[in-house]
Amino acid sequence: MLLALNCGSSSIKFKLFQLSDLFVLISGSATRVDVGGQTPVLKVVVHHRDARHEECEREEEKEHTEYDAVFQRVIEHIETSVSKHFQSSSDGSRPRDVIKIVAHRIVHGGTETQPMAIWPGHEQSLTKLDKLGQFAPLHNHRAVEVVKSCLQHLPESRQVLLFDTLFHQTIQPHIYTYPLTAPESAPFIPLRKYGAHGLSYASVLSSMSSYLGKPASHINIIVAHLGSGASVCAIRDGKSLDTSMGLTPLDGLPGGTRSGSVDPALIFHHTKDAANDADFKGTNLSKGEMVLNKEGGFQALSGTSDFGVISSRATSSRVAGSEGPSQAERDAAKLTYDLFIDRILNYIGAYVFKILGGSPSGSPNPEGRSLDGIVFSGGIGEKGWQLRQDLGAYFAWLGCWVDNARNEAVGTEKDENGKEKVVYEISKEGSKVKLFVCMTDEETQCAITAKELKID
Ligand SMILES: Nc1ncnc2c1ncn2[C@@H]1O[C@H](COP(=O)(O)OP(=O)(O)O)[C@@H](O)[C@H]1O
Ligand SMILES: CC(=O)OP(=O)(O)O
Ligand SMILES: [Mg+2]
Repeated sequence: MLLALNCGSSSIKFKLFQLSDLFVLISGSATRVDVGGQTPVLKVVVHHRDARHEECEREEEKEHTEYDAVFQRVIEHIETSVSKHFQSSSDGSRPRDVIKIVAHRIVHGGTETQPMAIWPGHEQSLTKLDKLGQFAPLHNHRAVEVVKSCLQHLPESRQVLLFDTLFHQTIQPHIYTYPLTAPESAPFIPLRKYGAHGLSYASVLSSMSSYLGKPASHINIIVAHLGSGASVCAIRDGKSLDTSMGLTPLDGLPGGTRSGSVDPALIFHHTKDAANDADFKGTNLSKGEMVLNKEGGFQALSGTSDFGVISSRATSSRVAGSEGPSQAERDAAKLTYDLFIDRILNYIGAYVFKILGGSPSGSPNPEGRSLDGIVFSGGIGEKGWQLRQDLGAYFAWLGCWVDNARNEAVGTEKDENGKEKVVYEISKEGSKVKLFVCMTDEETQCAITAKELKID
């Protein structure tokens, strides 16, 4: 079996696959992990070959809310489900021994240009990836701890590390360069744009290629991956042309607790001792970086990092005498909601020009490209119908309108094989530029890539 693990900033998502055909046996997630005193929720779904039998468990984790503790509970749940559903009682092996490959999503790979395999006794690369945590403070250290935990608890398995940053290797120097003199002392990695969410973009590209019936190398799309961490990517001819995250996943859009792009001078005025060291869970980080990563974003503006709550507060009208959000909460939510739309437009707007606009010589759209669509994905992009509708209103000048019925049906349909539908078109019939929602699947992307590496 192959286990894919996706350690996000607010979640641990996982899928256990049959190695031979990558059939998903168990899928699930722990959400609201390590987010501002909230109680994580664990969900495990067991899938059977006849597609009719699915089991679902939900569990509030009140006691062990730290990332490591939640991961241990995830492994225990997977083991319980494996032994209950997929192992015969005569089989003497432990459930965890049937897992032969663990494919890990690692956000920052620094200068790595290939995925990496790690096995017991060869852990030295993990030290480097852990050190890269200073460039992905909400991700790398936690993911490296999870790899170590797998090395210890799943000794029969090979660990395969897949980096988000690999997808963005096609970004050109004039786009990835920051206009500054060389740093005073040699940094750990070159200070340039690396981007993130690459496994999600690869997954969306592959799904859009199947949906549109075109090879990935002919696809031109703008993808907005909107989750606890949010970014936008311009994909031209199937390659990352530009993306909103930079040296670190802090750049670009705001997120659950991240400020996103602010004037770089701001932090020295906002946090007096910004350059001092912050004590941040195993990662070498300055106080300024800690504030921008953990004390910003939706949480800072609205008091909650849950964009579902923010959307409903922002768009609800208060009924006199009723319970529900106060006027102050609704005002804060409205500001957050409008600000998020504004920042998303900064990137979608720019990327329409970058994909369709002229070459450096000035001739307009010389290769005759067209935009295959603007695609929403990630927790907010997939579930936030209201946000998609309100964003869509800005696209009318492109000859593009959201179809409200299609938009509200997202997430409710099955495909011809009885599986959850992956791509939904949400624009009105006849729109010149199409709008889509694509259910990203970073875990399957990890599994496919790890299996292709043919590691035995
Ligand atoms: N119904 C909803 N509408 C809008 N946003 C939602 C809804 N439900 C959940 N979300 C948002 O999705 C986010 C999680 O997105 P996801 O991509 O799964 O997170 P992560 O960045 O941890 O991978 C939550 O933090 C929440 O803000
Ligand atoms: C890079 C990033 O922010 O990832 P996530 O959205 O999964 O936290
Ligand atoms: Mg994520």
